[in-house]
Amino acid sequence: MPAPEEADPGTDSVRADRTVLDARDISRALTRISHELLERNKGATDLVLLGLHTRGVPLARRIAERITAVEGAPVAVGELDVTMYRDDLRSQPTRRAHKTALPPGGIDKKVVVLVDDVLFSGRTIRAALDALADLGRPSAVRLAVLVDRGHRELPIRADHVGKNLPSALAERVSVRLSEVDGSDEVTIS
Ligand SMILES: O=P(O)(O)OC[C@H]1O[C@H](OP(=O)(O)OP(=O)(O)O)[C@H](O)[C@@H]1O
Ligand SMILES: O=c1cc[nH]c(=O)[nH]1
Repeated sequence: MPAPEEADPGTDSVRADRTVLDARDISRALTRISHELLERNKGATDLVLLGLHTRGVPLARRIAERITAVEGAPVAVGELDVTMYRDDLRSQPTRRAHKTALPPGGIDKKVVVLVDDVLFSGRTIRAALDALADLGRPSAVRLAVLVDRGHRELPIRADHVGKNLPSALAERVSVRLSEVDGSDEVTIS
């Protein structure tokens, strides 16, 4: 009989997803990122948080709530759709487009923080940078992600990371958020 901690190859293929962050872990990671952003930016002035669809949008709003609570003043937050800027449009033409909504002050001369749930190949962020270039000229663009799972295909890195999660290429990291999925959890399968 194998010891409990030993992997049983017979059950590996049917093993359920493994939870890597629960709701409290996600909350703590977002709180830390919010403080990091404030420290790096020396406050929330000229800061614009842009969430990438789908789950980057609620994450950006959660970070904005935390920053507002600390600073006592609202921070600009919006949402960015990168669908038309993707480099896989030909191979995956059926992606659903979302809306882009910038805060009233726009992004010119602002420090824009792109917010997404997972950083993997970096291609979504590449598309986001192209989308931004059509919308204005920020003074700086930074990247905050809940999970960095590695396997970059482009020279892109995150400035603020909730959790670095080494993963096999064939694995899938799934972020679930209450606003979209009914509960908060990050799993790897
Ligand atoms: O670094 P990359 O290789 O681009 O992968 C990361 C992107 O993949 C996921 O989005 P997905 O395209 O699955 O769409 P969704 O957010 O609407 O689920 C995730 O939300 C990131 O945006
Ligand atoms: O594992 C992955 C890869 C890309 N995007 C995700 O959300 N998860």
